[in-house]
Amino acid sequence: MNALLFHNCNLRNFGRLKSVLSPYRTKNSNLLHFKRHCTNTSTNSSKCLDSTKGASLIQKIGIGLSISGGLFSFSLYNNNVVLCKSRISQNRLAGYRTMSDKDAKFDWQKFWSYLEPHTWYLLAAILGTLIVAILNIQIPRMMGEVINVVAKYSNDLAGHNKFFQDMKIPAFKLIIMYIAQSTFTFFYIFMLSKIGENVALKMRTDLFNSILKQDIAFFDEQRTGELVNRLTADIQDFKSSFKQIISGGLRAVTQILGCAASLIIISPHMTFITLLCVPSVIAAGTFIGSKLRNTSRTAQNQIEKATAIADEAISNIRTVRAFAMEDQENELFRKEAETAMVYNEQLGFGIGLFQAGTNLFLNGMVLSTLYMGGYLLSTNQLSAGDLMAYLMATQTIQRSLAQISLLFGSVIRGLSAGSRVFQYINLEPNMRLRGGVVLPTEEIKGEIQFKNVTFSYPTRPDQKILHKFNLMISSGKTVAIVGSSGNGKSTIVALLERFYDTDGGIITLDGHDLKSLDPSWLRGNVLGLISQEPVLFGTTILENIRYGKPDASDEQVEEAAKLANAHNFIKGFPDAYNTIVGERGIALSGGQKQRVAIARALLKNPSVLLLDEATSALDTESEKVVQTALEQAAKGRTVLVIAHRLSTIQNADIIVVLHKGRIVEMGTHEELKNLKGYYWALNFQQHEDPPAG
Ligand SMILES: Nc1ncnc2c1ncn2[C@@H]1O[C@H](COP(=O)(O)OP(=O)(O)OP(=O)(O)O)[C@@H](O)[C@H]1O
Repeated sequence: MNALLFHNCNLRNFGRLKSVLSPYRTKNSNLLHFKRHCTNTSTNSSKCLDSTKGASLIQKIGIGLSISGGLFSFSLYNNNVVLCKSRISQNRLAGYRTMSDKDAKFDWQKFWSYLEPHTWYLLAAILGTLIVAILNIQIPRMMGEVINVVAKYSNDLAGHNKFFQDMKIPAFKLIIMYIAQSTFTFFYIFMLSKIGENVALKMRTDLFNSILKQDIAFFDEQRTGELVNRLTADIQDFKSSFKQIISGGLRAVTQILGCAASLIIISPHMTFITLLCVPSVIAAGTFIGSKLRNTSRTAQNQIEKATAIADEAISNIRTVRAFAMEDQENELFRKEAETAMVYNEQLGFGIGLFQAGTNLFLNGMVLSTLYMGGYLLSTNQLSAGDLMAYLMATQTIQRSLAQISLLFGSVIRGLSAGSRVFQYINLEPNMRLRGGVVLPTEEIKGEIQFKNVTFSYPTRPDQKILHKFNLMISSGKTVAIVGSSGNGKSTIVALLERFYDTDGGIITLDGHDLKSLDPSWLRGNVLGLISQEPVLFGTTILENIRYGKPDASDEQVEEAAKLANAHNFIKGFPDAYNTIVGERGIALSGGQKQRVAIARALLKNPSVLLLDEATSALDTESEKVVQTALEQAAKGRTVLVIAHRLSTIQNADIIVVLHKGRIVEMGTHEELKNLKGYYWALNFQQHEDPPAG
């Protein structure tokens, strides 16, 4: 089971992997298993290339086209990189299953629903693009007319007075075309950007909304980085691909067709000769292009590897500093970055060679066109203007073909990015955020009952955490749950919060099945959760407390802070309630953070308070202050306390001792002490002294 979580890792990465995974509840037993498994498993990075075969094939055609066009601008496609997760992330974060790209399908219907409100803008953009393309086809011919006039007067010195007159019309037409071309270029780019930004905004907000409403089990499996990537890189990729396809694609195709027709009209002879060179160039270009793409992919993967190391070191800077690991991290990063540099140098060499070869070929082609054209010119089969128009049309076709080759990459990138985004947008959670019975607040007593509850985490269905668990927490009472690590204490809180649903049995609040109640109402109005690691947002203390009840007044916030024993220390800050707490509350001490979190939970005046090891991360001094705050907060509420330090729960009405998901002892502190069973043993472990009695 753990093997499933930690496949594809090797021992060398184990140390680092462990540190990455540590914030994600790596229990001791799992780590041991994990280590054993890592030792036996070799790294496998080649798999990730499979999914990109299709893309690669299409890209090859793309490169071929680019070369056939003769512009020879080599384009590196990173779509494989986008599709393929880096090896380092496979190794380090193999415990997180990403949704398979294979399952991701591009939802055309949904895409159209985003596009539909902008249909007029889209039509305008398409029209603008077509007009620009048609103008681009006309410009070489018009330029040819201008050249013809120039050629005519270059040999006729006597007639130079008529030059301006003859030049007037073609030059004027050309100016008009240039102005129109610029105007419509601005127009369609602006239109497309308007559509792109609007569609991207809608996709982004829908995606974020969908992610936020997913079951907690979903987050157990997904990597945060992966989700953030969907919101940023994928949407960005999709947006730019969309714009490129409409503008570049439409323009390029029209220009190729139009200019090809122009070429044939100007000189079928020369067109035929030009076409003869194309197949061999396509073959050579495809071959070199595919080699360069491979190097590019390897280099990109290597860069990702180096980035992952930097990312990890920077986000865990305190651990790095505490272990004085700066030099090692530096060295690790340098090694990976150096390897990336080597690949990039190889790539640079290849691109240089490719570019040099293409330039040579291009110039050769221009020269042979001039050679051939010159001959036709000398035999009066072609005018100077026609030759110029021919050259310009060839250039336009080359540029358009190069653009299309780039577009193949864009299409693949855009479709795969879009598919992934739609996959997440369309994902329906099992548990809805809203919907269900809402009880009148004044009638809530806060009586909780677990009846025959059985539960396994969705990610580990074979490991039963609770087996036919029964517990009654009467209204207004304080019940403490104790037991050694990994016995399922926090799971009980998670079930009450409905982060997960039970597999069997039911949990009730005042006799109502939790599953029948509106989950958001339950979490927002009935339950107040304070956990071991309070997470604050990087804003002011005021806003952090108000997170508990967004419509609370400043006075209510202060009231809650007073109840949480936080008011005095907050007032002691120069900016008082407007003090910025820093990222994740870094600028506050552990005890202060916890009291802000308590105030936040109390602001909603919950009937049931859930304290999941709320003081266990604190030193004795802070623990006392927070404990006092909690005791004060507990008055008049039903409280479920989970505690490691037994000294903090001695006054609880009932203490429940949990062992392997079952209740093994239950009673008051005195009763359990006298039993000399599990509770007594736990006490003994903590004090290394058997408790008196
Ligand atoms: N999100 C999760 N996905 C899968 N398994 C989990 C998850 N959270 C906890 N577990 C597993 O469930 C079991 C019970 O965990 P739980 O956190 O409830 O124990 P606990 O008694 O609160 O432990 P501790 O006192 O160390 O916090 C453990 O074996 C743990 O590894």
